[in-house]
Amino acid sequence: MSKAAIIGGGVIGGGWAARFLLNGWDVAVFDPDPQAERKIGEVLANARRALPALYDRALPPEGRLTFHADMAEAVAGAAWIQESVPEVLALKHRILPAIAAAAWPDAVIGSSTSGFKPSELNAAGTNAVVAHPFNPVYLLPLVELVGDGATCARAADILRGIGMFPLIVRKEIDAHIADRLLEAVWREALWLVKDGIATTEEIDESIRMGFGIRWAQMGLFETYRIAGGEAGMKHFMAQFGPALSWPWTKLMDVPEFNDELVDLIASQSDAQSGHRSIRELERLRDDNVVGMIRALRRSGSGAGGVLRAHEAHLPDPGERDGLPITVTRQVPVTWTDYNGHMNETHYLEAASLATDRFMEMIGADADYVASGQSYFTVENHIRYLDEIHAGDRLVVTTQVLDGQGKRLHLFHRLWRGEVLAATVETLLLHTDLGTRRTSAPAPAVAATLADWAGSHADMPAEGAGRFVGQPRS
Ligand SMILES: NC(=O)C1=CN([C@@H]2O[C@H](COP(=O)(O)OP(=O)(O)OC[C@H]3O[C@@H](n4cnc5c(N)ncnc54)[C@H](O)[C@@H]3O)[C@@H](O)[C@H]2O)C=CC1
Ligand SMILES: C[N+](C)(C)CC(=O)CC(=O)[O-]
Repeated sequence: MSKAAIIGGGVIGGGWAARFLLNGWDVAVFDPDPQAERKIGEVLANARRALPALYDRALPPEGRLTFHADMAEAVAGAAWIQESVPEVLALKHRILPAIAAAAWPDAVIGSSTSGFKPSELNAAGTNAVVAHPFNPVYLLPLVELVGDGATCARAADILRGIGMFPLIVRKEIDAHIADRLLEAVWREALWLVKDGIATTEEIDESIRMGFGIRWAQMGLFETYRIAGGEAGMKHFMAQFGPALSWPWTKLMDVPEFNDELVDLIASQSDAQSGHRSIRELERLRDDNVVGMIRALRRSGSGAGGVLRAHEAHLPDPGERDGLPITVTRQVPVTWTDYNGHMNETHYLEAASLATDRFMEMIGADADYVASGQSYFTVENHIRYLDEIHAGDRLVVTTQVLDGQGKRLHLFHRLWRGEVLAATVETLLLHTDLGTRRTSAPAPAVAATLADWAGSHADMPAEGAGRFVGQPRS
């Protein structure tokens, strides 16, 4: 079991703690704030609700969370130490040497700093790298890595292992890459409010109703390339290049950051969102982010591609009762309905995922489908035997009832712990995707399927073959 130490467990440290824990790492926290344990507990509760909902497979069992009054104790034996104390250089200069003194020689020491360069952070001779994440750290994959090349390469491997996207910044610069972009938008927005052009709410609408949606899937340059029409980027630049010297931005001018501006922004923000607690807003944000990243996984765009790559490396779930486990996943809140349990459609969704996995196991995988052959489902029979709730760890096993010729007859059992919560009996027929007619499977697929069918032949399948309305014995 790997161990991470989190030094400073506020908004960002709490998010890091959740990211590591939910990916199976033990996490030790040092934070002098007496409220730290409660605050991290609340962040963790939101993360437990959100992160597993991203995946179609279960994450590893959660690691162990401990709190320590002594920083050296928290750091001892950790492979990753993440400094997330407030953005005050003098404080980071005090903390980083103390971390280095207690750390394993091979440990990665990352700093969450939003803006300090490694040369500034390490002025006292430490060897931390910038590992700048984005809030919520447990959901957003980006981490900007800046600093020593070899350490950044090791750090990148670890970050990929916990489902993140390391972006190595070639050359250190204040505020790295993304915060420079965010700062530009933030400055412009402050001017617009201060000058009475727009309220905080109107600015948020201008982002979320338009370019905010675009940016999650293509970023700035690819989006503008398309905006150039068939002539692409050159045409876009020719058309909008002159605007760069028009008064379209006030970027280098900073509005005076006085009490009047702070009160103006804060009161508008209260009017806009003050009726909801921060934790409530976090949950709303998390549900939306999960939905958006899941939407991106189909094309593999942006964060959706990171999700797919991470999921492919999650440990194989093995078997149960001599049958292969074809799905393990935690039930997301979005699968539940007004009755407070998993809605009927998702029983079929789980079985459909199990069928897809079983097809891969017999060689009817993405390449096989791309070659023009597949299986089509022609019948499903679901028996709902028990309730399943949000957060339950669902395990699906798959038994082959018949695998001869064109037929693939499967019996999926949906387990909630030791309780059999449902069975889904599925009949599929092998199909030629060119003619859209049934056809014989390729010999290799037929042979693998025959092996599975043979090994399942003598196993009981209680409930298989039932029909709607049949009296229960
Ligand atoms: N809030 C944000 O949106 C982001 C912040 N960051 C960076 O993350 C770092 C932390 O920021 P936040 O989490 O927002 O701040 P925060 O104020 O929420 O949390 C800081 C935590 O550090 C603790 N702390 C203070 N002194 C300490 C010490 N001597 N030893 C251990 N813990 C100590 C505090 O008790 C607090 O819990 C900063 O460098 C910030 O620039 C990075 C990405 C986004
Ligand atoms: C405002 N901020 C500079 C602290 C923002 C970040 O560092 C990243 C983020 O999550 O927006």
